Amino acid sequence: MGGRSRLVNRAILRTLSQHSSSSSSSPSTLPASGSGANAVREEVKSLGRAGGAILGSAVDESGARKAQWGAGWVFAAAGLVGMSGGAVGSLHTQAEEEPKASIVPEVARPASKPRVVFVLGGPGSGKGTQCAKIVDSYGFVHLSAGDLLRAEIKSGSPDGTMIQNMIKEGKIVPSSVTINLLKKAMAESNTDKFLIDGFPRNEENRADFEKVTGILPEFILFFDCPETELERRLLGRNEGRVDDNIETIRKRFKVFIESSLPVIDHYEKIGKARKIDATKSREEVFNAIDPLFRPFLETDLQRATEVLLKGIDSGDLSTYERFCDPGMTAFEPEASGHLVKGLDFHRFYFNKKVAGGNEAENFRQSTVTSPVVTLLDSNVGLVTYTRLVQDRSSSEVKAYNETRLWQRKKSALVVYKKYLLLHCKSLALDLGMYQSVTMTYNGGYSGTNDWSTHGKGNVQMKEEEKRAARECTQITRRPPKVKSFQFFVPTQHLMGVGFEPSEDSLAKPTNMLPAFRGLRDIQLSHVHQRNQNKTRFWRTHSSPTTCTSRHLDRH
Ligand SMILES: Nc1ncnc2c1ncn2[C@@H]1O[C@H](COP(=O)(O)OP(=O)(O)OP(=O)(O)O)[C@@H](O)[C@H]1O
Ligand SMILES: Nc1ccn([C@@H]2O[C@H](COP(=O)(O)O)[C@@H](O)[C@H]2O)c(=O)n1
Repeated sequence: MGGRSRLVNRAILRTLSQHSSSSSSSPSTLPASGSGANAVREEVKSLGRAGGAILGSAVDESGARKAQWGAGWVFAAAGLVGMSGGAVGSLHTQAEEEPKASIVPEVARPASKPRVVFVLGGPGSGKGTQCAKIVDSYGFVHLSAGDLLRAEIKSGSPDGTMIQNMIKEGKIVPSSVTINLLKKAMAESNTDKFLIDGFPRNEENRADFEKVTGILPEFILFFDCPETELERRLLGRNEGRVDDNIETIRKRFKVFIESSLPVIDHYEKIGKARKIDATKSREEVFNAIDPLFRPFLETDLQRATEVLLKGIDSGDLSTYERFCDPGMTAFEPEASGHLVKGLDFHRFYFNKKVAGGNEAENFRQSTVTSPVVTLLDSNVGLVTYTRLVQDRSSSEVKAYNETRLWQRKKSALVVYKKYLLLHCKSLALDLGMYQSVTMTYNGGYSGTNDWSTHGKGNVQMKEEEKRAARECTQITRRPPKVKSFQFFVPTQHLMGVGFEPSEDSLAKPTNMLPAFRGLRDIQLSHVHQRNQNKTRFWRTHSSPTTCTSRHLDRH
């Protein structure tokens, strides 16, 4: 890897380890009393310290928040601005360069084992180069075994001379030394997601690491590249490394073939090796790697949501404010379906404690079920789930379908939230997370062909409209002959972009799915939501900028 980015990584590591996380602001009181909120703060604290893979900040002992960036994911609220302006595209922007130091999320990892990806490949195959990109996009901490060894030499450690000689000879340093350095760096780091580059180099490295840490990698990346190309790259690297000379390079190749390839074979056998063609350009290589890392992000978003809900349940306003952008917009059932912007509306509930209530009376617990995370791009993700809320003050379990839209920014978390209040029993996200939507187009459509590709009957869809329709829908079932279009839209799309069939909501201006905007003349006429026993219908009139819905429960 380029020495400069390695230096940057080391600087980040140092920064991360310098700050211990603790949350300081006092909790507000809805619905739990202080102890619940304290529990959340403890959790957030431990997440910040031990994990917080997508944290962009930490808080020092005095409670002053310090921004850290470059090492991880941070999210920020985009609010409806991005939506209502018809510019969902604006959500798909690059993360901001500068963090707002005052708004920082504290996210989310349960006390679990670190998630590790080993990055292997011949010398010069581009491991370090790609690790830097993965760190940027997915918030991993990059630990290069070679860098740690070189730093150990510089530190004047008693092992320094031995390590120096081994590196000059292209030999592999005893595992105990390298593993100790890795363990220390991991312990000092403020994350739970590590890219370990150039390790394990041999069978001893592999077995000892497993024994000492108990960690198995999620998978290994193997950068496959012929020696001629490796040699060309190493000789052109120009970083002043003692081992970037033809003599040592050849020795390193030999060691790689004899000692490192068997390790890769081992992971291949257990289905953990992901082979990448490293001869391609830097960008092409990254494009091949990128999908492998998306699941980490999905897990992080889900965890972030769970921590946020815990904060809400325990009345921990400070956690809530850290996650939510001040300009966040939401459709709240309590607002009768009206759009609320900003945090004031939400803050009110944090201050609402059952009068004279004790801890039990103010206790509430949410359980996330059926979570689905959809990454719109590497900066924006939707988390859709049904939230079951238990409340000790009542025997009812309430169910809400919620969608939270998270945007990666260098400052804060949560963008935009809206949810559909269901009844006391969950209507669930039936049809495998799809809701059936019936559309009528200019008063009728009688064809049964795929409406998204053929304009039939009295419908002549423009190319733009067809494209938009294809993008936003996944037709899972051919509709019967109806004078309308019927198709299935992922629930999170409907809910995430402003279409809100809520029982008590009337005439709420919302924003249509971006793709719907192309369908200017279409009237959204029915939304069906079904579960095993019942079908609910909302009659809806909509235009690209307004949407009204009325509950027409035919059950
Ligand atoms: N896909 C690529 N195409 C061309 N050159 C590349 C590519 N990827 C990296 N390089 C260049 O090749 C050289 C070696 O890359 P890098 O340092 O990332 O490799 P490495 O696998 O980390 O090496 P080592 O194991 O020796 O630390 C660098 O000069 C880098 O800029
Ligand atoms: N697990 C390891 C990793 C590296 N080394 C030694 O460091 C040299 C440079 O490593 P890079 O990953 O930066 O190329 C390598 O040739 C080894 O001498 C090691 O011993 N064990």
